[in-house]
Amino acid sequence: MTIFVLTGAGISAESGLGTFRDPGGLWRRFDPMRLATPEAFAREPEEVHAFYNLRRQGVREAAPNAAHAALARLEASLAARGRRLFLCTQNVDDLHERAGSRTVTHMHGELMRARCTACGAARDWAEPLSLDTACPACGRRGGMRPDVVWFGEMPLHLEAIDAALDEAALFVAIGTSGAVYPAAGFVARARAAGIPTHEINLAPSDTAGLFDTATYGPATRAVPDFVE
Ligand SMILES: CC(C)NC(=O)[C@H](Cc1c[nH]c2ccccc12)NC(=O)[C@H](CCCC/N=C(/NCCC(=O)O)S[C@H]1O[C@H](COP(=O)(O)OP(=O)(O)OC[C@H]2O[C@@H](n3cnc4c(N)ncnc43)[C@H](O)[C@@H]2O)[C@@H](O)[C@H]1O)NC(=O)OCc1ccccc1
Repeated sequence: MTIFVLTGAGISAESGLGTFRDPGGLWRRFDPMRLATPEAFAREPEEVHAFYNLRRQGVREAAPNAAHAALARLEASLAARGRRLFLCTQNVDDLHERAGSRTVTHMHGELMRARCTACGAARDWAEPLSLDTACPACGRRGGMRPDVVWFGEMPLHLEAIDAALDEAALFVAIGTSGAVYPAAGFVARARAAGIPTHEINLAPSDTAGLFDTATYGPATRAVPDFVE
């Protein structure tokens, strides 16, 4: 038996990492088409590096919160009973792992990793990136980019996500507005397969109407309550 949990920026909000679409959110202050697309990186690489270096610094200074910790506990308690938690996140931070989650599927990539656009090598990366950064694998400069999925790019691990959705006994979305696809389409897919769906969020999301049940409140309270 698998429980499928999808998380978004809302689960990391109380760790001090801003969300995207809330008042003061990242996409309210910065234009995603100028910073989070392959075209933007080709046009203004240093501007894109500055944006992601700032966010990488923010992630290093942040700490996991009670909602991340509760999901790590849920993973362990399900495993102890021969069951599985499939934790799929849209977040590029590493707070799930730092809270103790063993298996996290980052469908939009990871900010604490970098990839070379010349040779494709990808690795853990905590330092700032710039056009001068040389790829440790091929030595070429100027091709290193944050290992995240930009708008217009194919999300990661879609086959594993599809397979987990097929066998899920419950679908739970936590801290996501349901504004970005294909992630925003998962609840409709689960519903169509007759899988019970539950939303945990500060306020109803764009897809709230597709959930059977919901809990509204801050994740650090609502997620531990749900797990216990
Ligand atoms: C804007 C939107 C309309 N555009 C898209 O969806 C596009 C285009 C598109 C594709 N299909 C479509 C169909 C219809 C329309 C458009 C499309 N999608 C793509 O380009 C995707 C790639 C999208 C990925 C882009 N990269 C990100 N991030 C990484 C980089 C980076 O981080 O810089 S997206 C980024 O924004 C999204 C933000 O959403 P949320 O996480 O939900 O955050 P948000 O701020 O919106 O909401 C926060 C929520 O938390 C709540 N909250 C706040 N505080 C708390 C709190 N304390 N407690 C609890 N909840 C809280 C709030 O109430 C709120 O509801 C996340 O996915 C996040 O990863 N690629 C693709 O489609 O490839 C082809 C394809 C198609 C089909 C199948 C295969 C391939």
